[in-house]
Amino acid sequence: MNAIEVKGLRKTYRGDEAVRGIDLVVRRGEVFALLGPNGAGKTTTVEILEGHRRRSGGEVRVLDADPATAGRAWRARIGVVLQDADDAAELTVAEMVRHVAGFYPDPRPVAEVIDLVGLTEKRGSRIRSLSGGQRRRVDVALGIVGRPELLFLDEPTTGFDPAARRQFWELIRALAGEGTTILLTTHYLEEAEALADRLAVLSGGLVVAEGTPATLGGRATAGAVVRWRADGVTRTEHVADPTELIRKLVAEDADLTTLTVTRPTLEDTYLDLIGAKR
Ligand SMILES: Nc1ncnc2c1ncn2[C@@H]1O[C@H](COP(=O)(O)OP(=O)(O)OP(=O)(O)O)[C@@H](O)[C@H]1O
Repeated sequence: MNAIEVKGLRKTYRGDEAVRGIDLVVRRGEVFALLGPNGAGKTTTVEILEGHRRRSGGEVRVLDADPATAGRAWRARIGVVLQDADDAAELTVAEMVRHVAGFYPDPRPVAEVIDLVGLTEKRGSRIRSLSGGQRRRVDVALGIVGRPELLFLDEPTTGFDPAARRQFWELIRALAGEGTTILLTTHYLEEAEALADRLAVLSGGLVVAEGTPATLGGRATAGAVVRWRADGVTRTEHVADPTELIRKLVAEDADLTTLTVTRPTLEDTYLDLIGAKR
């Protein structure tokens, strides 16, 4: 069964088309990442799926309802982490989480949520006194407190330090392990690679590629670059499959201590897909 089905989605802002007819399917239980440069239409798409923006055209089903008309019972089944969440700065972390928990029929215990996002030491601190990354963790806490079936995360780890980002990845994996469907947008390719079962690249309001992190944009069949040193000179060959070349080098008794085999990273593939100059 699918958690999200989108057909021909369009959004126009005062005559400018920000989303120009996209199709997407996110299956239940899947972690799906939306990538794309600034202005590609990611937030617009996600906020239409959350029911926070009106679409100009196309069909949208989210948990078997149209977000434009779905009611409170539907809203209680989804969790949202907005890009620019406006927290009540005077409340403490625990007060804020408890307040939002009150909107849901079966919330997670407040202390558990605060622990999951790594803010236990800050539970009594006012939100305005937190750092940017800590506030972002509060946003994530508010998104998961209602035990959502479907969680939307718009650039969830912006401002996180590397350790916090790894901790967040573990949280996402744990939620996915419980069966939560997750749609996230991110500018961090390694985040998409670490978390996503499937991903789509948006550019100029269109889906320009879709696949798994391993296969996106023909990555799996993109070939390899083999480098090694021979007679003091670095040699480089581009090959579809490095097996034959490496056999030959072994047979020739070449010095393989410097051998490297590299394939395009997800970031290389992504930059090619969006037509960025490298
Ligand atoms: N409320 C709005 N009114 C008018 N234009 C808007 C509005 N929101 C977004 N846009 C325009 O729609 C386009 C897509 O914006 P959107 O925020 O969806 O992109 P994005 O992919 O999320 O970008 P980013 O990576 O910077 O967050 C942009 O050209 C933007 O200027």
